[in-house]
Amino acid sequence: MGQDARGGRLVRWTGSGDRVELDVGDIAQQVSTGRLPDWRAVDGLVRAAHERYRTVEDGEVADYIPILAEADPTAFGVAVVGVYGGVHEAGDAGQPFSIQSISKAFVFALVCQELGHDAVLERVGVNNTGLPFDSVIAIELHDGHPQNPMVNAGALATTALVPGTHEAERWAFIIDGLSRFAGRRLEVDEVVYESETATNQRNRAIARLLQSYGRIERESRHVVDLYTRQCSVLVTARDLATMGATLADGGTNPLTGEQVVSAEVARDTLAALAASGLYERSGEWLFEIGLPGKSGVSGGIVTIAPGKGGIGTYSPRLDSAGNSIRGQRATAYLSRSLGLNIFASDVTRREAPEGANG
Ligand SMILES: NC(=O)CC[C@H](N)C(=O)O
Repeated sequence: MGQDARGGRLVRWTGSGDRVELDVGDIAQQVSTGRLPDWRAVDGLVRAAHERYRTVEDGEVADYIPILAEADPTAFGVAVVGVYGGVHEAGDAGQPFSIQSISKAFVFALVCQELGHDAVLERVGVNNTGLPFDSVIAIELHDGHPQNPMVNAGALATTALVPGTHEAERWAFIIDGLSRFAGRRLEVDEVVYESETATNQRNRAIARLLQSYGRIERESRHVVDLYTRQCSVLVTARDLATMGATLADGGTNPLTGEQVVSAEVARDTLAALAASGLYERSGEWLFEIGLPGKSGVSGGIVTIAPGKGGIGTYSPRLDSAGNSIRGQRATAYLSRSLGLNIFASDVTRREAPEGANG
């Protein structure tokens, strides 16, 4: 995908090399009616978000999965992909890292697509636990019912619903689906997978607990293995922005044109993210940023501006809930400066970006 503005036309090339011409007047019309932010300004703002927060050194790199402790704490990438297909990036936006918990959002969407809204609501739930992502207490407090798909209990319950007659088929469902969201073939980092497999006793305990309550009908160790694999898939900040843009675009990947999930599933996934995407900090996140998002312990965050685009960030230093600190700040800056907050009126949308968190 490339793009170039010539005269009144914006020329784009799709991933398959097709040339597409858009009328700049049409884009300006869409911007003025609020359907798109002013994408011409996005390149500069993405660079500014990177520049502004790249020296922030608060937070710690996750180390409960041993290999994650080896991540470069200075790495920082920011990317935005618009629903019209523009790609804007700064810093280490092309650096691969394991997707970790961010996979939960997309596997949830893929499973919803298969099983439907009601079945998933019944089996997994969509309420915030108010507790850390790997909480066992949250399960006990609710009679063994997982509360939402964005923390480990609900994510394991979701992965247990992945269709297939054997493990290889179930894995193909996940990796093919995640790849369609990213618009390119994704792969597992086997070193991350081995490292987490050797140390994921807690997830095994959560899955067994769910199994004991009859909430997981399959053999729990197979479910944990599939879940650990999905968390070990390598992505970049650019991939996350594309995956987010696909949810923003009603389930259609703006770079490949493929309908990955239905518009209804994209909508429902965003609602679940708004409630729980940043674990017990989801309320603060929504208050500051006003957009559905999902974080992972390797330092990625995906954020979705419905109807507008996706934001992907990568920076491994985390707050105590497991959310990337620079990623949160850069995303807050972009949300403010692009006027993306879904709760904003036309008056508050014009707020100065300097008001961004930090
Ligand atoms: N919050 C996360 O990113 C957790 C993902 C990690 N694979 C785990 O299950 O512990």
